Amino acid sequence: MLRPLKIPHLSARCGSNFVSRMRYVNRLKVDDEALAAALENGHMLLFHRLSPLLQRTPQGSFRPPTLITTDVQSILEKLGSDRTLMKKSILLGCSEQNQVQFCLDVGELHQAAVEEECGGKFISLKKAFFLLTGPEAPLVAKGRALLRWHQTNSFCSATGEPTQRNPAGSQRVCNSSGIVYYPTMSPVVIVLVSDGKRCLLGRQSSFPQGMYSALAGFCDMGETVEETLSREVAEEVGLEVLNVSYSSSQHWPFPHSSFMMGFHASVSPTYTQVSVDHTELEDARWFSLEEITSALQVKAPLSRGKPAAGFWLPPKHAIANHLITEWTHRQRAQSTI
Ligand SMILES: NC(=O)C1=CN([C@@H]2O[C@H](COP(=O)(O)OP(=O)(O)OC[C@H]3O[C@@H](n4cnc5c(N)ncnc54)[C@H](O)[C@@H]3O)[C@@H](O)[C@H]2O)C=CC1
Ligand SMILES: [Mg+2]
Repeated sequence: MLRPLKIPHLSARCGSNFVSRMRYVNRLKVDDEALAAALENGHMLLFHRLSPLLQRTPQGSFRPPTLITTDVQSILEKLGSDRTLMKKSILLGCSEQNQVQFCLDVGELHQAAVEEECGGKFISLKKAFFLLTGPEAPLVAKGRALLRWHQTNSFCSATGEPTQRNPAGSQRVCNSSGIVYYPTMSPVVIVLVSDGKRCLLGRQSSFPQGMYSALAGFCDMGETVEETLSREVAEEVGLEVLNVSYSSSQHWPFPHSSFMMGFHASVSPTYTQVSVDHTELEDARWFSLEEITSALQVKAPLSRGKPAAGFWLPPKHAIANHLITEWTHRQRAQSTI
């Protein structure tokens, strides 16, 4: 059961639970005493060598089990770990129910033993991302990205000396050079290109069989997102985009930690001939509204690890799915005008 944590004194003054929560989490990054108190009653997402622990619900969906940090502490001690492992917990945020959230990688413990004690399975993130349907997916992504960042930034790139993390896990410092390292993300542009009637989707050979997605690409140093977008579409499918409009953004844990900025763009209906760069994409094609509508209805495309037959789309919590869904709404709205 979740035990909601009382956020001290801020709510009355600020008058908004959201403001209180944001300020409280910000304070936890620098107030080590408050962080230790929050950890006592926190909610913990567990990972094993960066694979999240998931549990199957009675309805057949998957979610991370609700684990209270004190219960996790008892389990870890039962499995022979000392208190230092809990100190590796990383602050994730605070839920709308005022529950402070942490994550912890227990990769040094026996995987099956933790699974048995906690009731769940550690599932690789790639697979987990097709199983998670609830609002926990972004939190799992954030936990995985932060844990990986700490694992790969334990030495200063200037001095080669070990870096030290702060208790919240929001930064690392090289005591020798004084350099402070903060978690990083790579900016990526993702764009759904339309010719007015159809939308353009592509697939990389590494995608699960049958999955197509919106075009995406990393920003080069010095580029604006508009420049990245035009360059990526030109490089990957040989088209020039005309109008560009921003939609939304998301953090994405693949390949490591990306900041995805999502756009819609149009091409002239007279210049739609696709020329695919096969070093980047296996295929790219135009899809009609009918094809997209039926692909959006494919449920559990990777059920039991086997891809669904035919053509299907990234999961609901992927920004690609959001852009595609948005496009179908616009197309339907246009056809009723
Ligand atoms: N959330 C979503 O809905 C979607 C997310 N994506 C993500 O977008 C990312 C970018 O898409 P791609 O088409 O693969 O990019 P891309 O078209 O830029 O090609 C990838 C290549 O870019 C180079 N590259 C340049 N900067 C890089 C960096 N910071 N990190 C890694 N590689 C870098 C590498 O050579 C890499 O092989 C993918 O990693 C994928 O996970 C892609 C589609 C949907
Ligand atoms: Mg690409």
